[in-house]
Amino acid sequence: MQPTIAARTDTAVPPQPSTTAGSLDARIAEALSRPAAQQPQWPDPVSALSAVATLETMPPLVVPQEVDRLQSRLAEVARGRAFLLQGGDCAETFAGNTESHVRANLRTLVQMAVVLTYAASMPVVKVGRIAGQYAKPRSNSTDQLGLPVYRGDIVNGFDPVPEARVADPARMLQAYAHSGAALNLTRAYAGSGFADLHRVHEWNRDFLRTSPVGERYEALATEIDRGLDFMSACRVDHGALHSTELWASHEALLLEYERGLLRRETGADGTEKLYGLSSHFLWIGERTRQLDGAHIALASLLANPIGLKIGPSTTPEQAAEYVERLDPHNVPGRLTLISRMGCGKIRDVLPAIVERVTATGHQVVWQCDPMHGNTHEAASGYKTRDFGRIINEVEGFFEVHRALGTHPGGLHIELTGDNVTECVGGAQAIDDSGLAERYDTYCDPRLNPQQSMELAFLVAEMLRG
Ligand SMILES: O=C[C@H](O)[C@H](O)COP(=O)(O)O
Ligand SMILES: C=C(OP(=O)(O)O)C(=O)O
Ligand SMILES: [Mn+2]
Repeated sequence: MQPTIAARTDTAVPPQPSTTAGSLDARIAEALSRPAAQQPQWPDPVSALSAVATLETMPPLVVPQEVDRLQSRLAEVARGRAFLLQGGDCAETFAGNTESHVRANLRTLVQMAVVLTYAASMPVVKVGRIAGQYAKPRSNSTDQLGLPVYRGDIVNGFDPVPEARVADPARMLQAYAHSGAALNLTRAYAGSGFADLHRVHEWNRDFLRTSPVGERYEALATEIDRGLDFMSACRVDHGALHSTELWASHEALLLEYERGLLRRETGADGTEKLYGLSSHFLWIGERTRQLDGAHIALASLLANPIGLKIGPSTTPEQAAEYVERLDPHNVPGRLTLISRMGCGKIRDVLPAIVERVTATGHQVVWQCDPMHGNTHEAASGYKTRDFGRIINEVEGFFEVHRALGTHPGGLHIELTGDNVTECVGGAQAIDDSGLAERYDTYCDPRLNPQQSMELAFLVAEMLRG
């Protein structure tokens, strides 16, 4: 089923924000007038504006109160009292937005979270790359056939034919509808026993029974069994054992879409805040983090918690500047710095950045994305990632933070609950020749559920030192 919403046709050009100097409208207009990388060329810019106007009239996908609650949870992560687990597809797709796929991805996320909660003895804030992860930044603007590159379902089609690759603004409305459907299911699961602690632990037991590395983690699983038995014996039956909080996030890449879902809210103190209500948490990618570009400028105006990917070329001075711009009011957990350095570089590049940012006095969340700096092309031609290198980067992340006394606050993982063969290695020992079996991703290679759980147990060992 393809949810569709017709774009407005009554106005060719929607009303533009007024430009009173210093007003929020003026600041939004100024931010969006800056150079913006990785934006599509719409063949018909008027219909793109019309789609934005339609989005502006639609209900928001999330509400400010939810966003504020996530912000308070991330403040706890920044203070070292909680852990952030973020994960999901590299690229969500409209066709893949099915009950089974959404359910499998969320199931993997909550399974990992139970292991990490126990090992860290801390709440784990669970954030999906879900309900809006439809726009992709690309290395090249054309593919191997010379066609315009696929930029995610929100922009154009995956099929390697010229018609599919034309950027179509109506796709923004489809993305909105698909995101609403995924969020609806996510909220329903969060509150209705899907994430019941005993049930999730049983799923983890199933994983250990069938995994070649199950025995290694048996002791940890038995400790969790005992903890659960102890709570039952004490008749602990708190609602938190049966439900959970699940948050949504995506890369704030496509500026027209994000602009269409900006909303203002006046707080109890009378100040007006600007929210990006396309999702709870929005991040800026490695390819769009130009300090004077539109993405940074727009994110700096938002009340949402913001993530920023920082690759190996990031300097300590740049990092300090990002922190000043993206956390202007010095709010703990407002900014998550997501390092994605590659396993060969993290130990050299991250320490000076952490020291410089710490010296600014801002309390950020430090999160490790061990996926994007460890991508290579297999001999078979598939884009892949090696499980061992992914783990190596996470180990480097823990080593750096332990040495500096800062909190290794979280993980950012591309994963799926479907049984794909996209990353090599892990206990299943997927090799180059096995990649072809089920290589389903539309963009980057994801960990499958076995690899994701194996990573969670390995990180559990790291968390316990
Ligand atoms: O998700 C991340 C990027 O979009 C991706 O790594 C870029 O991939 P490409 O190099 O195939 O364009
Ligand atoms: C594009 C992504 O990452 P990065 O910006 O770090 O390359 C991503 O998270 O899919
Ligand atoms: Mn990716």
